[in-house]
Amino acid sequence: MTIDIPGVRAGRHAGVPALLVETAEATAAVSPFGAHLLSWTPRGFADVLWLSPTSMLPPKPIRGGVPVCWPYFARQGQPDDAPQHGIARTRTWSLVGGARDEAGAVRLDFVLDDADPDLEVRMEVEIGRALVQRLVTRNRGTAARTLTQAMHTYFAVGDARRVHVEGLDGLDYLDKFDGFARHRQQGDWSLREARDPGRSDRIYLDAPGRYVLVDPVARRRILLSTAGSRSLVAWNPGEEAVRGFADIPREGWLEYVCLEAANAAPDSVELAPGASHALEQRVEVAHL
Ligand SMILES: O=P(O)(O)OC[C@H]1O[C@@H](O)[C@H](O)[C@@H](O)[C@@H]1O
Repeated sequence: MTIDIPGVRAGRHAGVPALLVETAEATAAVSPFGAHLLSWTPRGFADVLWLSPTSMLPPKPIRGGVPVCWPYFARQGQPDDAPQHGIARTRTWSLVGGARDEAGAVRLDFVLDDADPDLEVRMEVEIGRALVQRLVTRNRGTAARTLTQAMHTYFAVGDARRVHVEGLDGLDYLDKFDGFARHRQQGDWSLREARDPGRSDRIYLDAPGRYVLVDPVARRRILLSTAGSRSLVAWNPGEEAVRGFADIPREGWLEYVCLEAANAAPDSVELAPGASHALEQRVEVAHL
């Protein structure tokens, strides 16, 4: 599709071919590779998304922004040699639609049509004062399918050690750093928690879909609302495990927190033939 939406042009962002979006309220960069949102910068704020300065480039997975994990999260239900987080993040999606609404927000629609003969997947991205992303999967086959997935958002923060996340208090979570043992969250999430401080790789269960990332250093509050999701992954590798990531600088873990709107662990989606499921996230930012 040729792009003919006011405020949208083809270019590059951090070396990655991308559609560069400019609206009255925000700028953004979205790459067809992975339908990957690389940057979203509402006016008056620094970029809400973190993108690693040492990220690999396509065809390798991009580190940062909003990778799309699909049609499974991690390697759930897959053989050990399956690509982590599925193939959607390393395929080039087709831009099939887009528009600018009356308020000036821009919407771009991408489809990945050839990833699975029975599943069609679509990513709708709306750029404006709020960021809205919708990942819609349709089962066009004749058998039921099970889906797990995530929007693996890397939120840029002033200092990961000093932020906290509201909305998780009292929830149970599976801790990957503890062999997926089940624990209960007490109070807000932070890297300062008494139980295993300094790192987090957790799947929160029966999550309510409304979270606030409070960042006293960047002096802003990020509001994340999700729909079609009952799991929230909170990931920051911390000082030690980050050394295992060639595409994250040693100090890079201080600069982001991943909060991932997910369907993972028991929260898998059963898609009957002909059925669709939408995983949605909405992000807003405010000054503290
Ligand atoms: O390195 P990847 O494949 O992008 O994954 C990054 C992280 O993604 C998170 O969602 C997982 O919970 C972590 O265990 C994982 O390390």
